[in-house]
Amino acid sequence: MTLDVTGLRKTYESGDEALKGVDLTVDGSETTAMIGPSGAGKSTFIRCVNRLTEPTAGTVELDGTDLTALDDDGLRAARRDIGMIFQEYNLVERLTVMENVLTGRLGYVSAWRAFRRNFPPEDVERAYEVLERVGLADMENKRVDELSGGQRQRVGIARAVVQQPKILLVDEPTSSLDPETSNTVMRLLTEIAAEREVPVLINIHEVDLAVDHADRIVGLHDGEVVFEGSADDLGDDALDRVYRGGDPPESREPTASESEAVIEDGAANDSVVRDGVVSADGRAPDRSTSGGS
Ligand SMILES: Nc1ncnc2c1ncn2[C@@H]1O[C@H](COP(=O)(O)OP(=O)(O)OP(=O)(O)O)[C@@H](O)[C@H]1O
Repeated sequence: MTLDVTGLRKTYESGDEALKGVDLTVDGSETTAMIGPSGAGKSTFIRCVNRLTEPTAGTVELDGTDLTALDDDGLRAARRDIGMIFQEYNLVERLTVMENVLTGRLGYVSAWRAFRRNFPPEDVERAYEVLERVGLADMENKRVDELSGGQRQRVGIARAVVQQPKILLVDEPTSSLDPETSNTVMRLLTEIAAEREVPVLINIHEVDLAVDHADRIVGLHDGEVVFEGSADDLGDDALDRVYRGGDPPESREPTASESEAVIEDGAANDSVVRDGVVSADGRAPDRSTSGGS
C-alpha cells in the first residue's frame, strides 16, 4: 500500500493557508509521525487525506487511486481502506465495546443488515480477535462510558483495525492520556502496523513519543514540510526549524460542521449508530465523548 500526496494545499474560507503544497509518501508497514507546533497544519493534512476536509489543490493517491477525484460513492468505498483513529476517540458512549468495534464493519454490510445489527459471524469473530489483540478481551459487553481513556483509545484502535484498512491515519491519539498510557497506545499502534503490514501516519504533539516510537518523522511548520528523516536525524537544528515561531501546543475545539464530518466518517459510511440502534439513514449518532482516563 502506498499513500502518495502531492502538492497538497488547503486554504480555509477564513483565508488561513493551512497547507502550502505538501508532498509526502507513506508506504510499507512503517510508522510515520507528523510533528509540528500548534497550527502547523497537522490535523488539516490528515483530514485532507480522507477528505473530511476538502483540499484546495493537490492529489492524494491511495494505491494509485486519486481520492480527490472521486465522487461520493467512490469516496465512500475508498474510505473503507482508510482507518481513522481520533484524539477524542469518537465512540458511541452508550453502546458496548463490541457494538463500537463492529461499526468498523458498517462499510461492508448491507444497510438492512446494519439496521438489524446483524453482522456476519466472521465479522464478529474478527472483532473478538482484534479486541484480544488490543488487550480488551472479555470487555466486549462493557459500555464505553465505563472505560478509562486508555481503554477507549484501544476501542478506537480496534474499530479501525477491524475495518481491515490499507492505511491507518491517527490524529493526536494520546492527547487525553497520561504519559504511561500514551506510551502503551503508541507501542500498540506501531506493533499493529508491523504485524498487519499497514502503514500508520500519526499526528503527535509530543516529540518524545514520536522519537521513541516512529520509524520516520515529518516536521510541519506553517503548512510546509521542513523536516523529514529518522529520529536520529532530528537534531536541535531540525527541531528549531519545525518549532521556531510556533505557539505552544493547544487543542482546538472542532466546529459543528467538522464534528459532523468526523461523525459520518467515524461510523464508516452509509449507516451510523444512533441511540443504541444501528440506523441506515446516515444521521449522526450521539457522540458525547469525554476525555481523561
Ligand atoms: N475549520 C477551520 N476553519 C478555518 N481555519 C482553520 C480550520 N481548521 C484549522 N484552521 C487553521 O488552519 C491552520 C492549521 O490548523 P491545524 O488544526 O491543521 O493545525 P495543527 O498542526 O493540527 O494544530 P494543533 O496541533 O493545535 O491541532 C491554523 O491556522 C488553524 O487556525
